[in-house]
Amino acid sequence: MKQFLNFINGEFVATGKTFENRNPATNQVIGLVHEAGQAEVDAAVAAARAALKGEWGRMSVVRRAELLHAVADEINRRFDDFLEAEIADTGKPRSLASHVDIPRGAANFKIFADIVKNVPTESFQMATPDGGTALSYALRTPLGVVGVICPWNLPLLLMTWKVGPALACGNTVIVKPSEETPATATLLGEVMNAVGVPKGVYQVLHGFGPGSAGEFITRHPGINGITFTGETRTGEAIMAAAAKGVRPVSFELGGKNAGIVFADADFEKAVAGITRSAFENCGQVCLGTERVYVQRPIFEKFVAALKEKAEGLKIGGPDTPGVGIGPLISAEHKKKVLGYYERARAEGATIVTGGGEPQLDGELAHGHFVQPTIWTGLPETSAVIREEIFGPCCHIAPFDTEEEAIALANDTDYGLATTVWTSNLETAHRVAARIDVGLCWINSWFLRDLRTAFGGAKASGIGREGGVHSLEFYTELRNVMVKL
Ligand SMILES: NC(=O)C1=CN([C@@H]2O[C@H](COP(=O)(O)OP(=O)(O)OC[C@H]3O[C@@H](n4cnc5c(N)ncnc54)[C@H](O)[C@@H]3O)[C@@H](O)[C@H]2O)C=CC1
Ligand SMILES: O=C(O)/C=C/C=C(\O)C(=O)O
Repeated sequence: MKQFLNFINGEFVATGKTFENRNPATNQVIGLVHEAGQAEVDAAVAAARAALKGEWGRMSVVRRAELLHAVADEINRRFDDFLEAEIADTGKPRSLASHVDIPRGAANFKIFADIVKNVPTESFQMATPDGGTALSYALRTPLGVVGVICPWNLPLLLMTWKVGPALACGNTVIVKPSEETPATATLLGEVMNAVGVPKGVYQVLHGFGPGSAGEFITRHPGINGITFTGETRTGEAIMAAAAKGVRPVSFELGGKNAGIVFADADFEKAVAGITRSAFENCGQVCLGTERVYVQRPIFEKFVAALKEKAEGLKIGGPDTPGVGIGPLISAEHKKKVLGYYERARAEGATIVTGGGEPQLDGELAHGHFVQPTIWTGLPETSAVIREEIFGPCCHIAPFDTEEEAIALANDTDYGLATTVWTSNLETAHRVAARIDVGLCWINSWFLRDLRTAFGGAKASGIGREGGVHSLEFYTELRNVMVKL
């Protein structure tokens, strides 16, 4: 049986205390994960602090950037290993993992290796009261040891989105992958050793949240900052842990994102775009659209077209020919999503399509599959419309005016992303300026430029990562004032 070991100070470490890792498409056990306890967390923190004082801490930015490029190249060289690991952990379609997850894993190292070499810091010259001058300039220094707490929906992509800039800035990292998806973070340990990243710079500890590695890492006084992607309530718990020692956090949390489709939108493109934003990765994307608002003249036609698209998505395992929808991550998550399906039914929703479980054959019969689901007719107060479901589902409601669409989209505790579909540029810019979100896509969705600010407003997060914004979190700025 495959063993997923912790990666501490350049070595793979067993703890003997294991839990099962299952393939969500078949529910078969694919390996045993070695859970880290307080002793392993202490050891990792000590190694990370030692690395900061050693070769890594003294390394030039140029050499660090070279190493990170080598990491990206090695991920690409071992592309198939990462692909198989990600697919086994998540059950997602092979085409999705090979086009999105793994390439972004490599790109996340390259982009920040380049940014850190090329972004200047500020400098000011000023007159002094004695008639002379003074020069100020800023130095960037690493934050220190960064705790990286990761979710399971895009495991390699989201983990490297944090590890890439953290290492580029000269920090050391301790990664806690989700208990559901331990594989690619562990594999990355092999990559780090292969390209010569010094021991203690990148470390991986497996386990759960409360009472396990997640809590032990976030509470540890030797951790200087915490970056986290996941559920808003988990963010609250981590923030409480980080309060001790006043340690900074960067959070990308949940969403209940709106899609707004104006009657003048390119109809086919809007339908295709909302199909992706609602159903890609089986709806397990924090940027996904669970609330769709469509202008009344095209409402019925849009609902019918989205229904046809949803029903055309083939449900299956990673290698099912033509697969469009894979499984949910776990039996527990399936129960949660089906709970919302039941709730929608009980609250009197019109079920346009789906609403239950598909019947699959063979080993896939045991996988965590649900049908892509579309509802209409629920009041905006419904929990189905207010709470993040994180499944392949959306509610569609009509609107009449731009003002109404903006009010509906903003009527949520969350503020992560929105996608707006219109052929009128003035409408697009006006709406983008008034939606309370960190990310607004016009006539597109999940189109990413890694130099841009990424993150959420309201309950969807704290801070921004991406481009120079990542440098703001992963470094301390020191101002040096020189009297000339
Ligand atoms: N990107 C996103 O917005 C994501 C949202 N979710 C939402 O969260 C729900 C629950 O999924 P989970 O995987 O349980 O998300 P979660 O937020 O509980 O877990 C994410 C990570 O945080 C760790 N963690 C949990 N509690 C912690 C604590 N107190 N201290 C330190 N680390 C802790 C977990 O072990 C995991 O590595 C999903 O149903 C979905 O609605 C889940 C994954 C990603
Ligand atoms: O960084 C990206 O491109 C994607 C981020 C997606 C999430 O944060 C998520 O789904 O949790």
